Amino acid sequence: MSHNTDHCSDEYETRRLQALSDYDILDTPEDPAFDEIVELLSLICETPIAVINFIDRDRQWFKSVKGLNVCETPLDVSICAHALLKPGLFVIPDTTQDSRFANNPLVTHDPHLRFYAGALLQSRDGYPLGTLCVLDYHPRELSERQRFALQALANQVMAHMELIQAHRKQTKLATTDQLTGLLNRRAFEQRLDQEVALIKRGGDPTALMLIDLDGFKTVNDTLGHHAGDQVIERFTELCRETFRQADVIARWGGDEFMVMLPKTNMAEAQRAAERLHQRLATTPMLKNSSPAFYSTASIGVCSLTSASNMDECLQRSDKLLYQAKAQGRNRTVCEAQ
Ligand SMILES: Nc1nc2c(ncn2[C@@H]2O[C@H](COP(=O)(O)OP(=O)(O)OP(=O)(O)O)[C@@H](O)[C@H]2O)c(=O)[nH]1
Repeated sequence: MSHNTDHCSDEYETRRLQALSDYDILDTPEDPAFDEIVELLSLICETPIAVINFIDRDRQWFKSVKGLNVCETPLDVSICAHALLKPGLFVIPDTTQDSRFANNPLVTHDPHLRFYAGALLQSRDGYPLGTLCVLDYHPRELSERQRFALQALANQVMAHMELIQAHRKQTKLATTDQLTGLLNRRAFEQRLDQEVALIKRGGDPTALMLIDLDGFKTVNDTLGHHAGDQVIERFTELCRETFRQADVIARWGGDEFMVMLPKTNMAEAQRAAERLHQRLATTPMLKNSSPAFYSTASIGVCSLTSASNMDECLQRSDKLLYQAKAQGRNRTVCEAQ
């Protein structure tokens, strides 16, 4: 065996699975770019079956498949899992003549696979993630040209995966706030725009909540900018714990946060705001601070209905927040119904 024991270790497998997970490819929908590669490979290699698959923790998952009616199989019947153990092409001219596969149910029973050739799909740091492979129902070989095509197209699969990953990273950078990981203002406005369109087509009202930490400037001025950042991060966690999965939280800027609560009336939104006040009252915001440091927040809540205009609604929430500040802070002011 040419693979070393290091490649079989749990630690290596954990890192390999992490590399696979970083590409976010598992269980994604069909992609014509991958389907065309598989189609082309099957043409060039003259095989009825061609597949792009990835080896997950306990299954092999097919990103694109021609000639087989499966989308995943358990790992113990996977031929590709063996291909991952060695660099280079993995070719089995006749599965019935190979002790590793002669008793494999995919060989002994339907679909009676006899020939396999696979090229590794490797991450940038060299982790084997899966294979691009061809299969046939008869024993055979690949020509030199076909081998070249198999490897070249495997490289193209990975190049496409890298592009998708880079695009996803760019989008994330452009839409999230760096400190908190929340949506930034621009991304939130886009999301809100879609919500307004839904409501105009007859959806339930959505509550819009603008939250501003009280006296935050003093935190920065007395405890330092780093402490201020810690408070913002802790506050983000409290928001995540307080609001529902379907609610959308954004960092609006500085110490201001905006929350969109779909299908939520004023009374329900007010209860959510009260929960947040409660959490703030009982949660120390700074680690290693003695005495414990607590924050409060002021909140303005308005309702987005089919009659609303988005900008006008954002302005209303700002006015309501201003009222909460003017009335003494640490409170919520909801729009009159
Ligand atoms: N540490 C930290 N401070 C920030 C960040 N973004 C904005 N700030 C500061 O947040 C403060 C916002 O203060 P304000 O909202 O004007 O005032 P406030 O002290 O909260 O007062 P009220 O809102 O009236 O209760 C400013 O001092 C900003 O410099 C950040 O990312 N980290």
